Amino acid sequence: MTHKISIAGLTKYYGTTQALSGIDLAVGAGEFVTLVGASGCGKSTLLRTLGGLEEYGQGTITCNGRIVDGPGPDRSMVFQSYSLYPWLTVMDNIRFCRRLKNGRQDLTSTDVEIASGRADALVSLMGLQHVARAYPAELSGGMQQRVAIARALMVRPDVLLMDEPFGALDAQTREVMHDLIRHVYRLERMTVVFVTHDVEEAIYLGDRVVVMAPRPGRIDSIVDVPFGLERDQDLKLAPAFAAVKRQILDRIRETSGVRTDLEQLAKLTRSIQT
Ligand SMILES: Nc1ncnc2c1ncn2[C@@H]1O[C@H](COP(=O)(O)OP(=O)(O)OP(=O)(O)O)[C@@H](O)[C@H]1O
Repeated sequence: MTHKISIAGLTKYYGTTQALSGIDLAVGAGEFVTLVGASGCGKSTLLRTLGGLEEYGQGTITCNGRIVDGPGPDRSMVFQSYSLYPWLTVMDNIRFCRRLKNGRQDLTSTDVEIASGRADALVSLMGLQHVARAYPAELSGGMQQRVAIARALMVRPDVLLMDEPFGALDAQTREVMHDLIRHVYRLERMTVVFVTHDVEEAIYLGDRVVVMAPRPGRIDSIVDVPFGLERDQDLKLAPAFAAVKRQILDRIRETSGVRTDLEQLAKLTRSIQT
C-alpha cells in the first residue's frame, strides 16, 4: 500500500508541556484511521499538526511525499463545532471555500460550472437537497455537520482530518452519521484520519485504531479492525466487535492510570470497612 501520510519521530511541546513524543505513523492511501486515547493524550494536537495548524519541534510529516509545513488543499479539516457562515445558505456555505481558494476576482465561468456541479453532487450525497436554500440556524446539529463535511469535501482533498466531528450529536444522529461517512468514504475514495473519545465509533469507522497514551502523548498500540468494507449497525452487537472493544478499552485504562486509580480506591474502601 502506498503511504498517503508519513509521520516520523514527531515531537511537539506547548511551552514546557510535551504534547507529543516520538510519533511514528504511516497512513495508506484510502485508509480510514481512527485515533483514540485518554483525555490529554495528544489526539487533537496530532490531528491539528497533520492539518498544518500547529508547528512541530522535531520529526517530519509528509503528505503525498511533500513536507507538511502549513494548511493545504490536499488536507481538509472538520471539527466538532460546525463553523458554518451563518449569513450564507447551505449551498453557498458549500461553495464558499472553492471561491476562496481561487480568489473571487480570478474566477472563470468554467470554474463556476465545475464548482456548481461539485456542490450539487455533494448536496445530494450528503442528503441536503431539501435544505439547500436554508440557513445554518434553521438546521439541526446533524444537518449542520453534513454541510460542514460537504464543504470540506468541496476541494476534493486527498485526506480528510476529522476532530470529534460527531461529539455534539445525540446517539441516533451519530449512528446515521457513521453510516453516511462510511458511504462517502467509499464513494470518494478518501484517506481519513478521525479523532474520537468513543471506542465503538473508532472501531465501527476505522480500518485501524491507533491507541494513544498520555504524559507525554504517544502511540501505545495500533489495532487492526478485522471487519470488511461493508458494515452495518448490527456489527456493534457481534462478539468479535466486543472483543476488539475490550482490547482497546483495556489499553486505554492501562495507559491512562484509571485502572491504578480504581485499584487504589478499592484498597481504600476495604481499609475503611475493616
Ligand atoms: N494550545 C495549547 N496550549 C498549551 N497546551 C496545550 C494546548 N493544546 C493542548 N495542550 C496540551 O497538550 C496535551 C495534549 O492535548 P490534546 O488536546 O491534543 O489532547 P486530546 O487527546 O485531544 O485531549 P481531549 O481528548 O481531552 O480532547 C495536553 O496536555 C494539553 O493540555
